[in-house]
Amino acid sequence: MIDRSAPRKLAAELRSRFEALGAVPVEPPFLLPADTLLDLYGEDIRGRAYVTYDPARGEMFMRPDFTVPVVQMHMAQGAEPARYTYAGEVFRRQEENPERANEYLQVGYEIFDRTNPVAAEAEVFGRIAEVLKPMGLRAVMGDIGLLHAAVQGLETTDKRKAALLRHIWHPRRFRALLDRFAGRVPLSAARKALLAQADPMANAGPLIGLRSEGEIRDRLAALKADAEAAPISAHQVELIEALLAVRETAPFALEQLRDLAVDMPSISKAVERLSDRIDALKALGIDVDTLEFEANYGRTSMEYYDGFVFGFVAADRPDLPPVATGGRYDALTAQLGQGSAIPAVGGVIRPGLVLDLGGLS
Ligand SMILES: N[C@@H](Cc1c[nH]c[nH+]1)C(=O)O
Repeated sequence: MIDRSAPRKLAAELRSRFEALGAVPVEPPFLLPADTLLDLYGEDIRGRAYVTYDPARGEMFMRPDFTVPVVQMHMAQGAEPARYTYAGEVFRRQEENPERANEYLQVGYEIFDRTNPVAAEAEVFGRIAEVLKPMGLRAVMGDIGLLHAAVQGLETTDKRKAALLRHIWHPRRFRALLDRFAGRVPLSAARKALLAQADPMANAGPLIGLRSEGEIRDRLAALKADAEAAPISAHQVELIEALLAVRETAPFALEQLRDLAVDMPSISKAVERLSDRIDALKALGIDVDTLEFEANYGRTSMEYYDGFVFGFVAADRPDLPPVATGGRYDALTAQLGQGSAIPAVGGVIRPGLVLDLGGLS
């Protein structure tokens, strides 16, 4: 039988620690309404949520994390600035990694504060680093905002940029799209033949699918426009590749990114923000000279991150998921804010993993 008492006790202790540091404890519901909240998680988590049906409330799902319900709660009734903490179970199906837990505890710390976002990022990271210090874990950080800015700066159509942005979370599809938009892979013969026809619908049989003629025509027009768009230049593709390959301790990563920003001015602001973040971490006593920065980090996790992301992992246990993770999710507050938004950042610790790895003393 799973021992629940030890992780539960540790979770309560950690939540008390965050409370003592000024965070307000919150208890979001276990069951969330699917129609308003499920899509906010993105494809991966959406596909792994336990969904059920309630005759009065419609489709519901078991919370796969706390961030979305906490944002919803804050946007509906929270005063600013706010710091929250919570402890409780989250639920995620694990078809691909059946050895991983499908329900486990998280203890979190979230900040909603518009005064100094970089300081808030350092605070979240610093609080979690402080708790996990006895474990000697490897900390990694990344920045989804850098990738966003790099894609936004490409000289290509807005449609192509939007497609690349959607696929930041699927590194292989992102790669394939980039290759296609750069003209590195030729159009298939079937696609060429289709687009060569004056009116591909002219000789089509009766409509038997779900899409209407109008929708099919829109799709054909979009394919045609894309086939006619100029390829993204090899130079710009190389810059994106160089950006994604940055993997260094923070000071060296910053140096490389500054070099890249000379040719990719769209990332300059995000690079300077990283520089400020590193200074803020240093001011909290974090050893930034050994802190790793990976531009690719966080591209397979929660799709609501849009800036700073981080994780703490056991270097000698690559089989285990990260002991702690977190990041910035400003856009999520806008999505749930009905017209208002606030910069927000947070992170969680998994007490069960802390104990599996020998605990905090
Ligand atoms: N909710 C995230 C962690 C997090 C909290 N705050 C920001 N990020 C997760 O479950 O992975």
